[in-house]
Amino acid sequence: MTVLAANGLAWSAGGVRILDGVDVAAHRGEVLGVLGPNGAGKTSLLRLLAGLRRPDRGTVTLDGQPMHVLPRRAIAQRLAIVEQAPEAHTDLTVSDAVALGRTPHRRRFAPLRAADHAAIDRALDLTGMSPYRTRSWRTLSGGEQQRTQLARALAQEPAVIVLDEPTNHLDIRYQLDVLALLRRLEMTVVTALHDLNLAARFCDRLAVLDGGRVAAAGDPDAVLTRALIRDVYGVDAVVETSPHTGMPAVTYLGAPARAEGRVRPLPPSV
Ligand SMILES: Nc1ncnc2c1ncn2[C@@H]1O[C@H](COP(=O)(O)OP(=O)(O)OP(=O)(O)O)[C@@H](O)[C@H]1O
Repeated sequence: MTVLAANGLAWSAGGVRILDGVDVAAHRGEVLGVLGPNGAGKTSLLRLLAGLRRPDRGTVTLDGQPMHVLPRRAIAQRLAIVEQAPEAHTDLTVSDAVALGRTPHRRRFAPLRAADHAAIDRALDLTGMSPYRTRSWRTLSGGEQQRTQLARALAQEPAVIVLDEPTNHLDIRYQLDVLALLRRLEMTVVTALHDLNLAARFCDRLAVLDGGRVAAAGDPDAVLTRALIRDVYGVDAVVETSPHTGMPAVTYLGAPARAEGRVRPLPPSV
């Protein structure tokens, strides 16, 4: 069942058409990866999907209801967004920053209740941020700030979570942890990702944007092809099934007319 959908979205900024005729749908409980090169329109699409912007044309629906008729608070009770540039919670502790996630569920100025504390504790625990709860936000590393932002969104207890490159500041261990966590959650997840291998491994379905349009959408096996990677990213790559994970694994061979990485001569047995 479709939870969050974009239908025929068009959006322009500065007189330039950024998104054009975009259809995407996230089904209940799945992880939908949004891929595409720099400037393809991923962030713009996610902000429209989260109701932070109104499209020029087309509609976004949340549980079948047009987003633009829903009050902000009603949206925030059901949908959380983790944006790429973390908001600066300069004077807050980690715990206070995560508590902001409870705002849509509380009356103004009401003290935190047991259910709020339980949601905050759970979110800190899931993101590995419990040991940092009394730390000041401004003393955190980029990765710790990113995990705190995720904890804030989880404390919101939404049905849908929209994330803009949630792993870009994380070391590989936390990248794997966060993506595994997103899979485990009983939530619908829409996430922009740059790493094609991680996207193939952790997403149920992918939508690839190119120049503000959907270039391909569907199962990772069907979407991540050599032709797609060449056409959309301008990179030659081979896509194989990993013998370790059974998922598509991408090896980049090179980008024409750009500096090439090192390629180690393969031993004769390979
Ligand atoms: N407010 C704006 N005014 C003018 N141009 C904008 C605005 N917002 C986005 N753009 C342009 O729209 C295009 C898509 O931007 P967007 O941030 O959605 O891409 P993206 O796929 O998220 O890119 P990246 O991978 O680099 O984060 C870019 O060319 C960007 O410069």
